[in-house]
Amino acid sequence: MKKHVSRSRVAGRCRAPPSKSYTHRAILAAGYADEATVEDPLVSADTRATMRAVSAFGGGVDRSRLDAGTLSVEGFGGRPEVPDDVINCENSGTTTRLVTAAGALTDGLTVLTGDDSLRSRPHEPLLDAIEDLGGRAESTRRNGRAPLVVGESITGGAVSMPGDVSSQFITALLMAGAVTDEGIEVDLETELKSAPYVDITLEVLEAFGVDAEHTESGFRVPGGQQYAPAGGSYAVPGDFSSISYLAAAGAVAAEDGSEVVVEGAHPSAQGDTAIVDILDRMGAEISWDEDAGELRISGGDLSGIEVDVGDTPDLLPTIAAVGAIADGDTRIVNCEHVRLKETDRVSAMAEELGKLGAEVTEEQDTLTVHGSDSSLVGAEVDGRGDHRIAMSLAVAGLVAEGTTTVDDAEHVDVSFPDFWTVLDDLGAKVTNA
Ligand SMILES: O=C(O)C1=C[C@@H](OP(=O)(O)O)[C@@H](O)[C@H](O)C1
Ligand SMILES: C=C(OP(=O)(O)O)C(=O)O
Repeated sequence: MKKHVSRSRVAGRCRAPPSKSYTHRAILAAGYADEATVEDPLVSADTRATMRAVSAFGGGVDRSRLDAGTLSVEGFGGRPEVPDDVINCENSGTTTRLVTAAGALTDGLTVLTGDDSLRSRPHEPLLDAIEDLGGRAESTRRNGRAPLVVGESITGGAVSMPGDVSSQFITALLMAGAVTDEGIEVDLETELKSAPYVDITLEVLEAFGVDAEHTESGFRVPGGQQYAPAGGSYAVPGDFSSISYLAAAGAVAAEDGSEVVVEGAHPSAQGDTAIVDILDRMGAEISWDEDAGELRISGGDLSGIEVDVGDTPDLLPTIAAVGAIADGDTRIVNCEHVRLKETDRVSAMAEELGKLGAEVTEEQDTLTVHGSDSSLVGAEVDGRGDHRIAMSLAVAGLVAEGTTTVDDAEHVDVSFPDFWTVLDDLGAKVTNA
């Protein structure tokens, strides 16, 4: 599906979708429990994959009260059953990693696969860790990529792994480790990238009554624990990666004298709350009422800055798009791990912003966008089957002269299914191609 985005102004109130990261964890944690409800979950292509996995392990997910914002999960009580069939994680790296470790708890084998993008992403450090813990974990093509086969009842222990491929490996082992006999300790061999995502995990584990902690060289979760959220339910906060597109839209295209107001922006462990500070440093008028969960953004004279995305990989496409509109250079550093996502987002943003007329320099670990406040010209750009590329290019399209056509526009369903409607409601000129 293609969407046309024409140069337009935005203003008004909108609501952040619920967090994808918290929703995945809450659904799987509810699966590890006897039962739990998840309040205000994100229902998207990726989180549906995690729901299917919980069902495949013998749990049940009841969506009948979703209109009231409630998902009821009947858990598998810490003992995932051997699935009847292959688990298709589609486009979701989080599902794949978290479910791989859960599958290693079964006393048979679990088979995981996904779409073309997912089957190109690396899982080797997690597979090696599971084998070191005495389980079986193989890539059918012996290249560390899905399809994966895992199982044979790991009981816990100590492992070491690199920290710079994906933090999701640690999340996966902490969540599964809590229900093993011995618990799991993970030592990191290299600096941890995407570290705030492990903090999100620790926050969700705590809410489900599970102890886990940082150690000097990594993380540890004691075994023999039971998942049970206080009061039987867990509420998901708004998603700051999704908020980044709305805030960026306000920064680059809010009407003079008006603003974009984003509701549902409550503080949490999300590293991507950094978008508030980043846009502020670039010169946007932005204020965050943390108690009210309200973010207000209006334009300003934007100029380029340096941003380290070691902790916040998912912000790279947004920052690159705003950087193309700001004056001067925006240097996005420490970004090599952003090449391991749904697509290589460093190259993707360099090439797609280039089609709109931006000058971009790509190095292995740095992306420099040589911005100019009025030089973008509408063109057909490729969302590359990647929700974040599509949404960021839409932000650039608000400012580019004429009309920008975003291909693969339907992929927003992965994390922000209502994205195009919300953008349209804010006054952006969005039409179906
Ligand atoms: O755990 C999570 O919810 C996520 C962790 C990050 O991935 P990596 O840890 O692989 O960088 C992030 O990019 C992804 O969108 C969501
Ligand atoms: C990389 C992402 O997610 P995942 O790793 O779950 O595919 C993302 O949402 O940007």
